[in-house]
Amino acid sequence: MLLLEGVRKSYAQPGAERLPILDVPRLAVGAGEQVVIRGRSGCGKTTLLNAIAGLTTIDAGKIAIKGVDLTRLPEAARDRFRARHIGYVFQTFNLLPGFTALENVLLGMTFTGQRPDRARAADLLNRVGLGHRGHHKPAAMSVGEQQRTAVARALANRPLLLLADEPTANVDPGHQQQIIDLLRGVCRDENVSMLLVTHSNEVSDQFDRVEQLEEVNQVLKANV
Ligand SMILES: Nc1ncnc2c1ncn2[C@@H]1O[C@H](COP(=O)(O)OP(=O)(O)OP(=O)(O)O)[C@@H](O)[C@H]1O
Repeated sequence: MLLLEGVRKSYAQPGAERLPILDVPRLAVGAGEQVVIRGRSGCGKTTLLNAIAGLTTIDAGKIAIKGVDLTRLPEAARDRFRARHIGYVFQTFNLLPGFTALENVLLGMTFTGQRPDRARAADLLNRVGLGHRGHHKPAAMSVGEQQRTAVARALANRPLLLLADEPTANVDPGHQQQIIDLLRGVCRDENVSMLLVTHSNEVSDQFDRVEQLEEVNQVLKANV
């Protein structure tokens, strides 16, 4: 379903050589597979998710979803592909402050060019335990509630692939398991592949596979 080959990424540094951040010889994730990415702070986990989502360009390599190499798509086509097939739970949520929880979920649907499905949006908010909060704007929600809204938004379009960047980092322990259960349950029910970044051993233990991203000339070990 997802296949990365020979992916390299570096960042420009003022007055110095480019800083290499990613070197991923191969990473494959099957349909419906749930994989954790681990690694020390700053080793490039967010960069990896952003590269897969097409939010950041790579220096070399191939990133294919269902056989479509995203690195070869023009930007507009890549944006459309992302809107249609990739859900992303950002570390910082990225909810739109002027819109309610329900509207944030519905807005995610409009980017696909299809009619927003209010029933699905409401159902997802119910599933994240926010059925009663649909009409609240982010400023009137707790951090954990905002995170759960972001989870609902990421799943709204029935993506092929869900990327989740430390989705429980800002949530109290009681709600952490709820979010993981929700992500895993919906992904299992809808055969969505998931790539999740976490520092938690407890969370990692629940996943099909753990991939370790190494620091400094990082090499993501091929599937084990
Ligand atoms: N736009 C950028 N320009 C230059 N360097 C960047 C840029 N974005 C990230 N970096 C650097 O790339 C490295 C990897 O960052 P990234 O956010 O991917 O790490 P991470 O593994 O997700 O970290 P954390 O676990 O702390 O969230 C860091 O050293 C960071 O400073």
